[in-house]
Amino acid sequence: MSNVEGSLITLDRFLRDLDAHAEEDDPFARIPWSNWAKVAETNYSAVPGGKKPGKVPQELLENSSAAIVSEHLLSNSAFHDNIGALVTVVIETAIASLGAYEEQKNRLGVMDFVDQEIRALDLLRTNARVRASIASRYRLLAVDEFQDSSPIQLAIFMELAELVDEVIWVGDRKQAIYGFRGADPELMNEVFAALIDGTTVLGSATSENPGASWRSTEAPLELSNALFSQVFSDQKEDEVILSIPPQREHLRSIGSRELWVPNTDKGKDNASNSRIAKVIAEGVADFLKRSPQLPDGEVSQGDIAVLMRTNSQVASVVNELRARGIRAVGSTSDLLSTREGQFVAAGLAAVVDPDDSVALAELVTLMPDHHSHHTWFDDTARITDKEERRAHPQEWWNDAALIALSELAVNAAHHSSVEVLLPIIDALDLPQRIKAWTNPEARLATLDALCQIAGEYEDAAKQTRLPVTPAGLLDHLSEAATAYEQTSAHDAVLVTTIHQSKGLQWPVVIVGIPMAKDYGHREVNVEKAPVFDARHPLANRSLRYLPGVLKDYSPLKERLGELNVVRHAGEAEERETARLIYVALTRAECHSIMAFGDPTGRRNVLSSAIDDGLLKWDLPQIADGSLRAVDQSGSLQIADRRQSTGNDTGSSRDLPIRIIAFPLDADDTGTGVHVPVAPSFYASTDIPTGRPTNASPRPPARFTASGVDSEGIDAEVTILADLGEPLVEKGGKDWDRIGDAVHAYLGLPLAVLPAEALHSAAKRILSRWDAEGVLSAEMLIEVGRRWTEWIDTTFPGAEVVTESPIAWRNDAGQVMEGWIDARIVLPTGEHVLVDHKSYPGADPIGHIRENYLGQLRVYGQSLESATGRVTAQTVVHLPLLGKVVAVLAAEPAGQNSNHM
Ligand SMILES: Nc1ncnc2c1ncn2[C@@H]1O[C@H](COP(=O)(O)OP(=O)(O)OP(=O)(O)O)[C@@H](O)[C@H]1O
Repeated sequence: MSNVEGSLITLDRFLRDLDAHAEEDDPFARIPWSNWAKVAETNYSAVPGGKKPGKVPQELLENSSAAIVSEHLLSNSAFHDNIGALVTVVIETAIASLGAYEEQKNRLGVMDFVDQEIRALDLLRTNARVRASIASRYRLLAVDEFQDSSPIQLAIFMELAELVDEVIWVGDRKQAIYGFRGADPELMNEVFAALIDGTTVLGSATSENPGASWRSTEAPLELSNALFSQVFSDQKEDEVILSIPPQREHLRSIGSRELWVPNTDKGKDNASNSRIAKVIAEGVADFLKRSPQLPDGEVSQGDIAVLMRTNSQVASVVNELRARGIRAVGSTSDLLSTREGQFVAAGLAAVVDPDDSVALAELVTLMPDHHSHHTWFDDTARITDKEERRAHPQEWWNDAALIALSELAVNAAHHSSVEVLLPIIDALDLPQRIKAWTNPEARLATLDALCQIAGEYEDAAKQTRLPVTPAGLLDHLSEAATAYEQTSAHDAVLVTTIHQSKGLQWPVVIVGIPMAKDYGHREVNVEKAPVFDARHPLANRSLRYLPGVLKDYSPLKERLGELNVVRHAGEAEERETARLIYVALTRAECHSIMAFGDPTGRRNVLSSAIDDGLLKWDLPQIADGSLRAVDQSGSLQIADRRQSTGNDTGSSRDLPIRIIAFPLDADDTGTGVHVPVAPSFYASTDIPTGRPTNASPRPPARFTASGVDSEGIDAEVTILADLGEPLVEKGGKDWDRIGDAVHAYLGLPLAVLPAEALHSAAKRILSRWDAEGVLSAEMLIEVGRRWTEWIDTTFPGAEVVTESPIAWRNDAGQVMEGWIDARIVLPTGEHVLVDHKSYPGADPIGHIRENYLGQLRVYGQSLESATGRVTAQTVVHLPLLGKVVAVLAAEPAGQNSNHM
């Protein structure tokens, strides 16, 4: 009776929900399609207080409402209209977004990775100079990981291949694992075949099969040979099977292969990912205890790599390992959520802006030695006057604990980012504080990582020519440090994804082979061209979008499954999974271990992709569920898929392997293996606190030439040449932009570009710098014409090198990095140093004397030290005034020259 009542409650609630969507003129119009799917499949989930309808009501429903709805649902015209509208809106949104993205890139003058590829391909196809330059410079093209090329990359390689004498393609089609990001393994298969058959424009190729593994010893090699000769049963056996070369014969017998499983499937499919992570962590602890051997001694934690399919599996393995006291790296972590990270971030924020009261409050809370540590909140809250309360945090700066930091705050802007981070760490006494906290080594590593990120920020800023500032660093840290991936640590197990393991190898490799999961059909599909044309890689391809609606409705699933495009995508995905596991299981040098989340490997991704019967084994005898069970001489049965059809199917080959079943509740029962953590060496070192900061401020570590003062430098500045009438009358707002446009144009190889290219470049530059209001393309072209003509007549036979990067360290140890606008290299090898200035005013000589002598001297000194030769002459080109000015130092600047 209670069952009937429960079913009624559930069904009643369902009906009431339907009614809630009803509208007067059309009661069904707003009912979600998923509700109809529920009716069609009698899939009513229990509501609070109710039950899932039982057998009797189910039968009744199946023959009534379910039968009616399921008959009409998929052919319902309103359903079709809805899906049609959805497809249209998605495609139109995609087109509009791509257009907006393109516009935004153009506005910013930036390109993304694909733009680089497309433009490179375009240059290779259309630009004779580019082709000639590559043809004259390179003889050999070598392409590694060829199987992972995208169609555009392939087209680029084909163009390059035509320009060189010899091409070597290195690839392994068993290792194509980038289908998801645009590589097309099937296509590459065809290209391989076409190259070997000689049916491409490139003539014919010879192929070589390495046949030997210089990586693995016998135990791992036999495992991958036996397994993958069956997985890739459609390829010739000699393309799959590798042997040990004679040179490695002495290493043959070192190593082992193992199979690790949980001894229970408790939690069923949903818990399989957590079971596999636990199995691996238990397995590693157990493995290390058994003192396994490598050619040069015993395995240590740092010799082990664990390869997982997804990032979240990586994270759970790292957690499980760490929970067992095993050092592990691999997953991303938030450095700023650690105590030392909070210290650094708050310290930096306070240095960047000493009025940042949030940062100050954070520091006070973090520092037990700050006099306001316990009272700051109450103190602040007690103040009633708003202004007074706002000013109050400034007093916190006066505490002894923050003195060193406050000194830093005064001249932080002078320092590069790493140079500001280290003193902050010191000023906060972090090395000393950390000693008293848990896990000091790991915390030191956090500080190192933060410095590393600061260094990366600096490099990136330099490449994009953006200024490096403490505020910029703070911004960067709050992004990069929150998802930091530690890739190396002393003697730690590396946990990473299989995709990342490509091309790498480790002495011990553990591969987590997860359970297959049904993600439904692939929604976005690329339909290939019927015939691939390497010169037009994207021709005749089309997109098919199949929205993921009613994903759980089986009749729809079945119907979609009948579509060729869905079937092909599913098969392609399975083949890629097999290749992914191949990559993983060929990374081991000596010890190769497969781990599964289910005791019998039920529904693992490899078997699911190939053949449900691919892998079988007998579980070792499990006497007590809380103990690990081992079968030293277990056997892995691998289905024989190479026998000719018609023979008895189902035969298999046996491969000896050690099989271990691990209990998973080890933590609760206390039988878990715990690797003891060594006492911290760092904690017992003696680091003084409150070290005095440098009393006398040092000069900034870096400087820019344009920031160097001209005062006190004497030079003779004279008009050297008049190139023509001034092109502008006076300057204006945002003149920097005008200067940038002129510089950009003069940076082009003006002497060799045809008139048409100069014209379009001039127009593009003006529009990019928004300089069309002041300059015209004709004016820029005139600037260029006058300049090249002057060089030609004044320095016949000279070569002009534009935008030379230059770096120089002065006597005070300060580093300058910058660009020299142009060097005119005379036939004698001497240099004329050129700086373009877009000064539009009436007193060029006075302006140069006042503003640029310092900068020109630095450029002169750095050029002399880079070339080892005296600079022949220093000139300032004033393109908008139509003048060239010579600058001659009144006193020697470099060691032996009186030029700038
Ligand atoms: N001729 C050789 N003599 C000695 N060692 C070699 C030789 N060739 C390769 N090795 C070593 O064998 C290992 C594997 O080589 P390598 O990584 O080049 O192989 P690969 O074909 O790229 O492998 P995969 O494609 O599976 O990643 C490396 O440690 C390498 O140093």
